[in-house]
Amino acid sequence: MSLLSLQNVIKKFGGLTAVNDVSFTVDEQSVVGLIGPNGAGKTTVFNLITGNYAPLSGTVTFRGQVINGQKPYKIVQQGIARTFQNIRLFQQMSLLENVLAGRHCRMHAGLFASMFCLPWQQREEKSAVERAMQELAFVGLDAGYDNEAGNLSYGNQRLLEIARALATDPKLIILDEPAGGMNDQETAALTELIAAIQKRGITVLLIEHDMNLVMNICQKLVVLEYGAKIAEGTPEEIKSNPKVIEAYLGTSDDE
Ligand SMILES: Nc1ncnc2c1ncn2[C@@H]1O[C@H](COP(=O)(O)OP(=O)(O)OP(=O)(O)O)[C@@H](O)[C@H]1O
Repeated sequence: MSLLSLQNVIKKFGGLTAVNDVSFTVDEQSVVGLIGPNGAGKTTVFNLITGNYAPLSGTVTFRGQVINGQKPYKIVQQGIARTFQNIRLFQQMSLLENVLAGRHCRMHAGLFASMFCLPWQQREEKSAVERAMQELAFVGLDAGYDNEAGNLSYGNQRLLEIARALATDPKLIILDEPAGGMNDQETAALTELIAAIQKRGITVLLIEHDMNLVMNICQKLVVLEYGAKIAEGTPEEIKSNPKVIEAYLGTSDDE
């Protein structure tokens, strides 16, 4: 059954059609890759799913509900979390505080409860810290939980973003170029981490330029070019699709 579905989605920036009548589905507990050359519209599609943009037309359906037009925080509450191509962490805050920031969308305490340190609020805070530490351990960053996020390597900052997204309790996690800036060893570890996320029952949608990673981990690929979907299928099907070869290499002709 599909968890997420885009139907005929269009997004324009002035005269530029960044996403042109795109439709695809993401099955529950699958890993799906959205690929395509630079400027193909991949990040714009992500922004349409997460509520950062509203489509000009078309629908985005998540767990049977149309979600387009809703505010990003509402979409997070419904179970979609994301990471960003340009890392967006609180650089001066600790690793733990960054992950706790993700957890806050699941907490109930308001100003009143916090000011008066009500017992249920303290319990909620304690369990949020425990959960944040679990997510840090899951991505392998728990040892340095008190360090400043800004001191982490680029690759580890990407892992911290994943931990923060996981702390929101997502059904779907959307990763925008998770291997960007990672070395081969870090990318191999990321591949295992994505498999572990899937094992937890969380569906993964990712944009990635590292074709090895995409081919290894994804059950389905959706290919965009100039805002339009040009192909969809298993990694094997996509590898040998002439339209895809042409989009990436400029020609499908071997000669
Ligand atoms: N906020 C914006 N305002 C105007 N044009 C935009 C905006 N965001 C994206 N675009 C344009 O829309 C097109 C699609 O951009 P998008 O970032 O979605 O592509 P992409 O496939 O994610 O590219 P990359 O792989 O380089 O990140 C590009 O031509 C881009 O310049």
